[in-house]
Amino acid sequence: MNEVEQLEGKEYRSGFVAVVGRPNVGKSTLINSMMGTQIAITSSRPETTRKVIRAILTTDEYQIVLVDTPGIHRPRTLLGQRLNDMVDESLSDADAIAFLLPADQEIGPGDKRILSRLRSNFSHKDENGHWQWDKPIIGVLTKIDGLNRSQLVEKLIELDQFGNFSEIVPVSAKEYDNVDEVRSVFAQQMPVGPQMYPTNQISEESAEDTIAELIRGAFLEQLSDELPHSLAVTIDAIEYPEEDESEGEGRAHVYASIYIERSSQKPIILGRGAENLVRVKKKLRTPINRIVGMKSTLILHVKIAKDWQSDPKKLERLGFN
Ligand SMILES: Nc1nc2c(ncn2[C@@H]2O[C@H](COP(=O)(O)OP(=O)(O)OP(=O)(O)O)[C@@H](O)[C@H]2O)c(=O)[nH]1
Repeated sequence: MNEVEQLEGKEYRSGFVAVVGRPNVGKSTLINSMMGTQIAITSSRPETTRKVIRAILTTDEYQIVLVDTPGIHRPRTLLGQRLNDMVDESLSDADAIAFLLPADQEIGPGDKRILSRLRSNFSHKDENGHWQWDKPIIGVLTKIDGLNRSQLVEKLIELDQFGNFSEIVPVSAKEYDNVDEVRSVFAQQMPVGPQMYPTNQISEESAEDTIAELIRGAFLEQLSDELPHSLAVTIDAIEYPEEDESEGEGRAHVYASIYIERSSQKPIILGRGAENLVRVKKKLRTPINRIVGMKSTLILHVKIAKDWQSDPKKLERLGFN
C-alpha cells in the first residue's frame, strides 16, 4: 500500500483463493472468465486439471491469486495420492476457499466428501456445538444459466443449509452472469496487504508448463473417451532464434513429448493419418505464439513411459513431485 492510498483511507487487499469442487463443476471456466484470458485448461472431460495453476487477478483495489485444484477424489494410484497432497497444500496456504457446487445437479456424495474434508481441516465447533470456519469458505453456485428465478432461490437456500458458508454467490461463467460479483466477494475476503506480484503478471506458471497443459488439454478434447488419464506432456526445450535471425523469418521451436503408457495407445494419439497431431498443432498455433512472443513451430514426439502413473521416478520426471 502506498502513502496516497493510506491517506485516502483505501486499503489494498491481496491474497490467495483456492478453488475446490468435484470434477466438472466448472472451476477452470470460472477462473478463465474471472481473468478474461485463457489460463487454466477447460474440457468437458472430468479430472482434466492436473496441476495447481495459478491465475493472478490484479486491479487498483486488490490482487487475488486464484489457485485451481485438481478434483478431490479417492486416490487409487500414486498419482491420485500426489494430487490429493497438492490439493491439501493449496488449501492450507489459501486465505479463502471457494467451494464450487453446480446448479444443474443435486448436492451429492462428492460434495459431502469435500465439505467434511474442509470441516476437519479448517473449522472448529463453538461452545454451542455449531461449526465455525477458521478461514472464509465461499460457496459458489455455478452454471446457473439453466435455472429460472424460483429454482435459483431454492438452490441458494439449499446451499446455505448444506455448508454454513461465510458467503454464497451464484454465477454462470459461461454466460458471464454475475462474474463481477464473484470477483468482489472474493476480494472482500482477502486480508489487507500489498500487491504481491507485478501488475502485468497473470500466471505463476512458466511458459513450459502453460504450453504443456495446453497440449494436454487439446489432445484430451480430440480423444473423447478412448484414452484414460494416461497422458502426460513435457516441454523438452523452447529454442529461440539467434538475434540477427529474428529480424527476418526467425521462429521459435517448441519441442514437446507426449507420454503414453502402452504402445497400443500410439495410434489413438496420432489419429488416422496423424490427423490428431495436425489438429492439435493448428489449434495451438496462436496461443503458443502468444506465449513465446513470436511465431513458432511445435514439434511433438510421442513416447512410451510404461505405468508412469504408479512409478515414483517417472512421476517426478513428468513434473508430479
Ligand atoms: N451451462 C454451463 N456450463 C458450464 C459453465 N461453466 C462450465 N461449464 C461446463 O462444464 C464443463 C466442465 O467445466 P470445467 O471448467 O472444465 O470444469 P472443472 O471443474 O475445471 O473440471 P476438472 O478440470 O475436471 O476438475 C464444461 O463442459 C463447461 O463448458 C456454466 O457457467 N454454465
